Amino acid sequence: MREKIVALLDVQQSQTVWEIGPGIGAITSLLLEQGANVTAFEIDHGFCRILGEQAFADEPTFRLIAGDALKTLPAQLAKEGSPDRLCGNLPYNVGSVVIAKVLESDYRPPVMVFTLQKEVVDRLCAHPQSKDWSSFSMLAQMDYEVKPAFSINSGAFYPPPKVTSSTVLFTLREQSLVPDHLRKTFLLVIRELFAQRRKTVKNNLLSGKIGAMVGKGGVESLLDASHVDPSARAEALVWDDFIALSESLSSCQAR
Ligand SMILES: C[S@@+](CC[C@H](N)C(=O)[O-])C[C@H]1O[C@@H](n2cnc3c(N)ncnc32)[C@H](O)[C@@H]1O
Repeated sequence: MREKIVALLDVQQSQTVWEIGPGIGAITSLLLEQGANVTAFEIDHGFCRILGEQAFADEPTFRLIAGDALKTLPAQLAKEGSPDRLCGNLPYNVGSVVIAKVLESDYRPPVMVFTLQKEVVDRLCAHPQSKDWSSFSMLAQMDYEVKPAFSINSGAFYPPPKVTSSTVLFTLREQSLVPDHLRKTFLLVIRELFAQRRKTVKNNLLSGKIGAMVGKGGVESLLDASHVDPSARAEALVWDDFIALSESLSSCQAR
């Protein structure tokens, strides 16, 4: 399983690889063997001691950043920019939050590989108009091709988790699905439209920030200008609808 993860990362000599949650360094050592410059983000003091003082103490191409990756990773991105590769095998509650933080940042590692709860991978890879389609799927897919790579049964871990894990591959698109000037507005639009899945797009817009900004008449004009059915639910819309709404909102803000 770890060899497969490293193969997916397709690391070239001297590339920078940031690994979140290395544990005792099983994947780390494979990455170092490939000639990568590895930075490991680990929260657990015991693992940090093993990694820094024993396992890789004499490795000049290994660096440890101790602490919570939810804080240390964004700080490191801001300081050094994007690594060539990003990977992580994280507990499920942390994994999706870390991924969202990276996807919402200004930095885009060309290849990312994460091992997560299968349900989270299903949401990341979901197609428009499917039951798993959400703002998280759109956030992931706007800049990346996102593909499930393989499933891992719980016996591969000790202690075995109660859930099935799956590994997901992110490959940076040559061109984002969302034009740069619309990015911020688009993130707001997808968050608001999926805020409550059972609500119509109109009601989600009215009860969120956009409604507060433009009022009821403004929401109706936005939907009208974008040719989006006010009574539809977000899961029934396609990419172009979200882009059209973002365009309309952006031009309405510019006025
Ligand atoms: C499932 S283990 C994976 C270990 C190793 N990568 C492997 O494949 O065997 C998850 C690792 O993530 C670390 N971790 C959990 N939460 C973290 C966080 N917020 N920041 C950094 N590391 C974290 C844990 O300490 C642990 O080492």
